[in-house]
Amino acid sequence: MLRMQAPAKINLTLDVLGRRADGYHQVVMVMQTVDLVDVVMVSVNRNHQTILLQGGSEEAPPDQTNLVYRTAALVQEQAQLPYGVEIELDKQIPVAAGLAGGSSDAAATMKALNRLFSLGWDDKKMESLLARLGSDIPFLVRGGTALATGRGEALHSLPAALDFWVILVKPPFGASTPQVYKALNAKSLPDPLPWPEEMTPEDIPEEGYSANMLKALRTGSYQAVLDAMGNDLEKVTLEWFPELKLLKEKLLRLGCDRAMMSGSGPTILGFTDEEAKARSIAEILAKETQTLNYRVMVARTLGREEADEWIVDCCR
Ligand SMILES: C[C@](O)(CO)[C@H](O)COP(=O)(O)OP(=O)(O)OC[C@H]1O[C@@H](n2ccc(N)nc2=O)[C@H](O)[C@@H]1O
Ligand SMILES: Nc1ncnc2c1ncn2[C@@H]1O[C@H](COP(=O)(O)OP(=O)(O)OP(=O)(O)O)[C@@H](O)[C@H]1O
Repeated sequence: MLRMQAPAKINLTLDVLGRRADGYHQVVMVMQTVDLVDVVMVSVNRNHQTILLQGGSEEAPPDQTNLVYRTAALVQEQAQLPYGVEIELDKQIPVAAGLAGGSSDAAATMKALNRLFSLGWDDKKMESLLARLGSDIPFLVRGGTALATGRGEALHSLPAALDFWVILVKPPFGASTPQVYKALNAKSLPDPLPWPEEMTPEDIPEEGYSANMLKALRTGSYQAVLDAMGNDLEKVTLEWFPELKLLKEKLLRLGCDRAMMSGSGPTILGFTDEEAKARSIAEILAKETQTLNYRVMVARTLGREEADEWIVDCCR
């Protein structure tokens, strides 16, 4: 049995360059894993070929639509496995929140099956298979800090971002990623695109949050990283849910150094470099918003090596 921790991601930046001929949006993002995790426990069943999934949650039920199930089916098919698998999913990351919880569960499931069946797939192979199931999933294979381009699936690892703390606030509603992208009304891009499929830091447009973030990361300054943060999708989701603007203001008033939405939202992030401060802000916010049903969580940024070592239990 393998017990994997599947970390959530946050977007330090998200630039939308335009809409592509295939309907996806060309993005440039700096992504970061944090230590808010789901747990995926995977074991082999040598008697049956079935996939048995248990756990999950009301919003991510343990059925054939679950990304964990779909990943296990993809591995079974690709590796032509004559065996079944049993998986238990413990969901802690809020669903449809802009934190890529489902994507991370999928990446953890493939990594576990790769080990349990000694498939010998390298990260690149797993990333390219997982890109079929979602644009955010390849990043979660390696985690840490990375530049993501294309529709989000083309990755370039970056040196670890600074160690800082994040207060994550998830209101009691979700945001639909396709609807948020659609509402942007982004300009159509030519086909073929004027950039390579997988952009390196040298290829990305000089304007935009991500270009500034790459420069900030090189300086190693926490303040420069905060100043470079930004998310093009905020203008849609914050317009739809004005309470998110108030939430950002509240986080800043309580002492966060910066506040921003993650992904397509609606989770709002508040940043600080002190753990005690993060915990006290979270406590005050939870009390002040008790009647609003917000979920308030605290997490720390998680580097790539740490993310890699997050197979916590291994037996049989
Ligand atoms: C908002 C982010 O989470 C930021 O990290 C991602 O861009 C979304 O990644 P994801 O949830 O893995 O998205 P997918 O499952 O691949 O796509 C869901 C839908 O979102 C829209 N979509 C997604 C990614 C992208 N670059 N352009 C898009 O237009 C498409 O309508 C797509 O059908
Ligand atoms: N294991 C899973 N965990 C969460 N959601 C899942 C899972 N499997 C399937 N889903 C479906 O995928 C959708 C998006 O899930 P997820 O929580 O990853 O979204 P998200 O946080 O908005 O991600 P992103 O940041 O990529 O937009 C949900 O609406 C849910 O129904």
